Amino acid sequence: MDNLVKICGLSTPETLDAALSAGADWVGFVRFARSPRHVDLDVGRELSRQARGRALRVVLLVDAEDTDIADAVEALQPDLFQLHGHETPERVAAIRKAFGRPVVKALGVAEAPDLAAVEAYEHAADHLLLDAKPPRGAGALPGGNGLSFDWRLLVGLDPGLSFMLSGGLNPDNVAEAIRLTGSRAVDVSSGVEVRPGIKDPGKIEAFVKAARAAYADRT
Ligand SMILES: O=C(O)c1ccccc1NCC(=O)[C@H](O)[C@H](O)COP(=O)(O)O
Repeated sequence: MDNLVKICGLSTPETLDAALSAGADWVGFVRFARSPRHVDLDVGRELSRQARGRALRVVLLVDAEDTDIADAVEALQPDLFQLHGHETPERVAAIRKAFGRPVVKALGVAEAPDLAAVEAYEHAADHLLLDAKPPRGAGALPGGNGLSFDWRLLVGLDPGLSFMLSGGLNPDNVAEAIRLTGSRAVDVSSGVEVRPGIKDPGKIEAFVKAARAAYADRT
């Protein structure tokens, strides 16, 4: 992953088009029924077709059974999986092997000890997504909460696999996040929305531009 921008939680052709036109490298489709960004298999199939060849397609799953993964693969033909549940390293490795796609494992970060989990996934996942921990309590979503964590925790981090920075990023703070952490990949969902699940094409474009400018400044 190098100078990569991912727009996550896309659920309409119009906002997917905004992400693709802005030059997003990866686009994410959420398969989690409680999410305002959830796409059913028919909608996911169409969106995935629209993105094919223009960006890599990532399907987000949460502690999914093999049958659900197989359904998502058949309909969306994803290029990668992003796993947002309590998947162990063994489960991540098993999904990668069984479905023949690279896996991004999301890890929640609130304080330094949370980064100890990074090592456990070194040989199981292909990439990590370092995200804010979800809020506690019934009904909280495992991701897409628009919360950030203390980016200083990542300064000097050198995991054995590439990582993507996520959690509470938006067009106004992504440049500072890239500058501070040195991250080579960023991911956003809530920060380019007007309300949960409703993406804003203008914010998507502004986010991609701001991230690209920050990457360029660094080289
Ligand atoms: O977006 C959701 O609703 C969601 C539901 C279940 C699991 C993961 C989910 N989203 C993950 C993401 O979209 C992002 O990759 C990440 O959590 C950052 O989100 P945000 O802070 O909103 O930018």
